[in-house]
Formats: sequence, structure tokens, C-alpha cells
Amino acid sequence: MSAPSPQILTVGSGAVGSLYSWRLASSAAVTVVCRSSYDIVTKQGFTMTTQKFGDATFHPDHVAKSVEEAVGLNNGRPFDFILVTLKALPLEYDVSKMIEPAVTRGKTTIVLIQNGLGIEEPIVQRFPDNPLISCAAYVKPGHIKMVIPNEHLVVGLYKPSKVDSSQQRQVFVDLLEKGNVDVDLTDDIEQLRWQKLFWNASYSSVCTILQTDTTGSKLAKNTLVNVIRDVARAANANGYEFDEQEQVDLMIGMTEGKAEGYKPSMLLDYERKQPMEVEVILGTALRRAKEKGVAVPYLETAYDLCTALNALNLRSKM
Ligand SMILES: NC(=O)C1=CN([C@@H]2O[C@H](COP(=O)(O)OP(=O)(O)OC[C@H]3O[C@@H](n4cnc5c(N)ncnc54)[C@H](OP(=O)(O)O)[C@@H]3O)[C@@H](O)[C@H]2O)C=CC1
Ligand SMILES: CC(C)(CO)C(=O)C(=O)O
Repeated sequence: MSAPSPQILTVGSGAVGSLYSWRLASSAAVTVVCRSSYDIVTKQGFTMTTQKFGDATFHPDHVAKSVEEAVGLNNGRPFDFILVTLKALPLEYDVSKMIEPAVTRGKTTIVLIQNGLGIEEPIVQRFPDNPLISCAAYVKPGHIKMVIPNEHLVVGLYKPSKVDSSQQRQVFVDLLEKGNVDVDLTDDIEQLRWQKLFWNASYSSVCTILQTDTTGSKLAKNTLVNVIRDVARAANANGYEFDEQEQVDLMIGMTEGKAEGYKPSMLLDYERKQPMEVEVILGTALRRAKEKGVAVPYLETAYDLCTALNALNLRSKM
């Protein structure tokens, strides 16, 4: 008798959630929680258009309106993995509370595929005995259309977690690889999150403040460089050893080489009048710098302006 399929619940069925749910569904039973897309996904599934994986219609095993409903639809079977692919918006909602009804204590592995720093803390606080996997996605799907052809996912461990999640990570990686996802591993996801912030904190905020893409942001190169330097200083005060100049050269070189004319997701959120991930992209780094007594004036200004823009943008929607 073959082993039962791993049971996966995806919470947040946008670009990232639909993509990885689809890839995992080749060897797992996948339930997705859909909010505004519930009716269309129930009727038509997700229409996936990608260069790397081809085009398809993806029908999850179950579609639920809420986490509570997902638990009911799974007929008492506990979820092995909960994939959190919501935007990381700690001021809007508490992810740990949202997923709680579907978490079996000490068993369910919680997998975060989100941007930003500090997103693991509330999960570990509420579920100290559950395995935790934390991932950074390098992909640019539109809602259903993947723009960067070579997606890859870095699947990491979160060092402050008291639970050894390496075994669960291996199972998860095997499932991803069966779905042809390119996977890299890291045993210290925070290091990678800081590294990703060098780009996100600088380019995302400058492009959003200036309402321009990466090509336009070159006109504010000094600010880009100064924010990268500030984030590197904040990271180093928190135990890392990034070389400031090396990171500046890497971020600017990579963007000018591979990401001309690119709109960061923060700018896209702004344009769609959706909440921006300001806290996890700028706020946590700023707070951690301050806790260590490190001055990061450019990062602080970027945070302040993006916080204000976010508030004004959301207010104008009402
Ligand atoms: N898109 C990208 O290219 C990349 C994204 N990332 C990161 O991945 C994460 C996910 O991003 P992405 O997929 O783009 O985000 P999307 O905005 O495309 O998707 C988020 C989904 O979460 C749903 N959602 C929001 N609040 C709730 C709620 N309370 N209950 C149920 N569902 C809810 C939204 O539903 P609704 O449609 O109803 O609002 C939406 O379907 C983010 O942290 C992002 O920064 C990282 C790399 C690349
Ligand atoms: C790294 C990148 C560019 C997507 O992979 C991103 O995080 C963003 O657009 O905000």
C-alpha cells in the first residue's frame, strides 16, 4: 500500500501561493484558502501561464473560503504543511492567529513564503513546538503570469526556532522538486532575509517614492547606495559580516545587468492601492538597528516616507 499523500493547506492564493500550490499538487493533496478569488477558482481553477512550467489550469483538491472551512473540507485529516503566502502585513493581520485552526500542535509544519524580516517571530511565539520552514522566493509572477523565467525558491531554517525542522524541510524540498521547482537551501534564513533587504529596502522604497521603475531609480543612485549601506550596518550590528561596498556593487550591478525597467512589488502594491509591506521590508531592520544603537538615517527616512505614502494611498481608496 502506498503512503498517503502529504496534506497541504495554502493560505494566501495570489501569485506566489497559486504557483507553489500548483507545483506541490503533483505529489500532494492541496487545499487552498481563497478570499476574493473563491468563486472563480471554484468554478474554473487557477489559469497558470508560465514560461518555465508551461500553461495549465490548476484545480486544487479543495477550495475553501476560510481556514476554518478548510479544516472541515479535509475530513479530519490533519495538515502536514501549511503554506503561508499572504502578503506580510503584521499591522493588518496576525498570521499566526489566522492559521491557528489548521495547526496541529507539535505536528504541522508551517512554511512561510513571504518577503521581509522578522516574519517568523509571531509564528514561533504561538507555535513553539511546531516545525518551521522559512523561504524566500525569487520569482516575478504577475497574478498568474510568471515574468522572470528562472524562478527559484530558497528553503531555509530559522535558527531561533527550538524545533529541529531539517527532516520536514527535506520532505518539503522533495515535494517541490517533484514539481520541478529549483530549490536552494540555507540553514540561516535571517541571513538571506537581510541580504534580500539590501535590494528590497533600497530599490522598492526609492521606486515607490519616485513612482518609477528600476531604470528611473538610477536618478537617485546616492539614496539607493546609502540605504543599502544603512541596512548592511543594521545587519552587521545584529551579528552578520556583510561588506557594505560589496553589497552596494552587487545590488547595483545585478539590477543594471538583469532588472532594468522592473517595478518592485511594493510599487505594484502602491499602484493597486493595496497595503505595502513596509514594516517587514523597512520597519524591522530599522527597529533592530535602533535596538543596537546604530544610526541608519537613510533607512529611517525611507521607512517614514513609505509609511506615509501607504497611509495616504489607503486613505484615498476609502
Ligand atoms: N509576487 C511576486 O513576484 C513575489 C512575491 N513575494 C512575496 O510573496 C508573498 C506573497 O506575495 P504575492 O503572492 O505576490 O501576493 P498577492 O497579493 O498576489 O497574494 C496574496 C493573497 O493573499 C490573500 N489574502 C490577503 N488577506 C487575506 C485574508 N485575510 N484571508 C485570506 N486570504 C487573504 C489575497 O486575497 P485577495 O485577492 O482577496 O486580496 C491574495 O490572494 C509576499 O510576501 C511577497 O512580498 C516574493 C517574491 C516575488
Ligand atoms: C526579489 C523580487 C524582485 C522578486 O523576486 C522582489 O522581492 C520584489 O519585487 O519585491
